[in-house]
Amino acid sequence: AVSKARDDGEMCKKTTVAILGGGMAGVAAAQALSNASMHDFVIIEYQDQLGGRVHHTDFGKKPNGDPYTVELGANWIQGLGSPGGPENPVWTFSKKWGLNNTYSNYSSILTYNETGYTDYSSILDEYEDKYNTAAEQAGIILKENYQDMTVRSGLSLAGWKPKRDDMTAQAVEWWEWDWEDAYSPEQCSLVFGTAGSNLTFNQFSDENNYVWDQRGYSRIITSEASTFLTKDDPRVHLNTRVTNISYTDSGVTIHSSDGSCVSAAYAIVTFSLGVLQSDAVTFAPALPDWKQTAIAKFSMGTYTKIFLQFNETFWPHDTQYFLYASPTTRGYYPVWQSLSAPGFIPESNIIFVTVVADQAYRVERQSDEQTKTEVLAVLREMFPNATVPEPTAFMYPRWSTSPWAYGSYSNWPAATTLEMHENFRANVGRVWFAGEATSAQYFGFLHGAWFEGQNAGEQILGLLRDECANIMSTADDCGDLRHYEKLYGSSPLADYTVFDGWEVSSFYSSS
Ligand SMILES: Cc1cc2nc3c(=O)[nH]c(=O)nc-3n(C[C@H](O)[C@H](O)[C@H](O)COP(=O)(O)OP(=O)(O)OC[C@H]3O[C@@H](n4cnc5c(N)ncnc54)[C@H](O)[C@@H]3O)c2cc1C
Repeated sequence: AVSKARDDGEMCKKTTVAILGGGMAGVAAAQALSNASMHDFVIIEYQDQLGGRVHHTDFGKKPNGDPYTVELGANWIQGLGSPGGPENPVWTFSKKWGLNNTYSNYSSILTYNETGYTDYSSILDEYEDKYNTAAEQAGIILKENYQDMTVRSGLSLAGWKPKRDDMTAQAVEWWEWDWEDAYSPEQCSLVFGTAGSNLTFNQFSDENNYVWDQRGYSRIITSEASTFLTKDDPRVHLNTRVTNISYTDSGVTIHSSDGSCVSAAYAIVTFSLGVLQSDAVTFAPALPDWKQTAIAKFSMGTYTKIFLQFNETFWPHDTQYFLYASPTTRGYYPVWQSLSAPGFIPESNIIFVTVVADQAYRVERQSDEQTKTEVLAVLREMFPNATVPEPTAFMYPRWSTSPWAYGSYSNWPAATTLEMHENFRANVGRVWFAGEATSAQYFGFLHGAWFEGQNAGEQILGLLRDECANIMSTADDCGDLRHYEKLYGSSPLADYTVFDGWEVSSFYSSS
């Protein structure tokens, strides 16, 4: 069906709900609509497939010459669920679709430095002890609405104070913190960083399963989609890059780079925080200040897996993880994972190493050859008694510059508030937002994207049917999500006195 768009008289395809982005959140939103027999929607997706940041690629060679499949994006099902307790929906889907995955055993770890194997695993226990103290403190801060602090401050108060030149402690800290959050403890909120891991690993369970399915992790997304979309469903517009979203009180018009447009009653934007921060998509009118501020407030991390295949497994066969402490640089090729370990893809001779944040940006900027030289030098330090050959395959993605993601997943810096996040999450009139980053409880995780997509779909259904479907709010304000026009710090102006260490006026005029 084609209708006349209200604004400029151009002909746009007309639909009720335009779902922008076909990752986990977009598919979840579409499913929520379909489940309620609302079939008039389109999904507009940049890439040539559904799945978004759940993204695999061919790598290396099997003995028969076919390539292996490795995951560039999401890799674990994080927090499975416990009997009688809530279950992570991603785990439910994995069981439903028979996804191949294996329990990640974080105790299956050997520790190294530049001289080779060096056992510093006792420092792992020491960190965990101190972290538990910091986590308890985070709970008190959250409950009492005290001032947030960085994870660094929280750890330090709990007695974890690694010296800058204590590289084994730095490596342990990286493995325990940066590896999950893709940011250093200095860059993370104690309250929300702790709450995030608590809500996933203490609510569901502390198990993480690593997905090595050769059909790809996105199989669960495409399989779920196939329950309500037909093959080549005309409502799915692949290879279509949205460039502009115009909205009024009566509808939303979406323009794409190929000149096509869609006019809808509602839109759900599921683009990553990185995409929203990059201005790759413009809004007309410009998003209100409260929304722009919230988009700028949160951070988009980068998590880069560097894959190597060799003609033999020269590292210990039965171990899943190898932690390397560089003598000079924190976060320099620290965590190595063997895919050759039992239960994964034995005989694959594939190992990969992960870097995040500045080290990820650094490897993104350099050539594959340079990076390969660096990682081989590290492997030769770790395994001085092995002959480390040239890899037969080598590859890594560049997430921070991928125009459909601009990073890996979101994070909360210290000193933000739930209200600020709600502003990131809230709809702007008929434009709704959903995805990993709009989840306060599960940001950074695939299940966060799922819950948020479902929620946005259900909220819009409520609006379409004039029913109060707002499961997150009270009956008084169902419909629109709450947002805050003004956000306040925790210190009212009256507090800015000498009694709070504020000795001079905050206000000087330039004249
Ligand atoms: C390296 C990495 C490792 C991760 N590891 C894990 C993990 O182990 N476990 C876990 O639970 N989570 C992990 N995650 C996070 C998880 O992948 C995300 O939370 C989830 O996939 C996000 O889904 P989404 O629908 O919110 O966003 P996306 O998957 O980003 O979906 C948004 C869609 O919008 C499309 N799009 C973007 N711009 C445009 C445009 N202009 N026009 C049209 N379409 C556009 C994109 O192509 C994409 O398909 C990881 C992510 C990365 C990148």
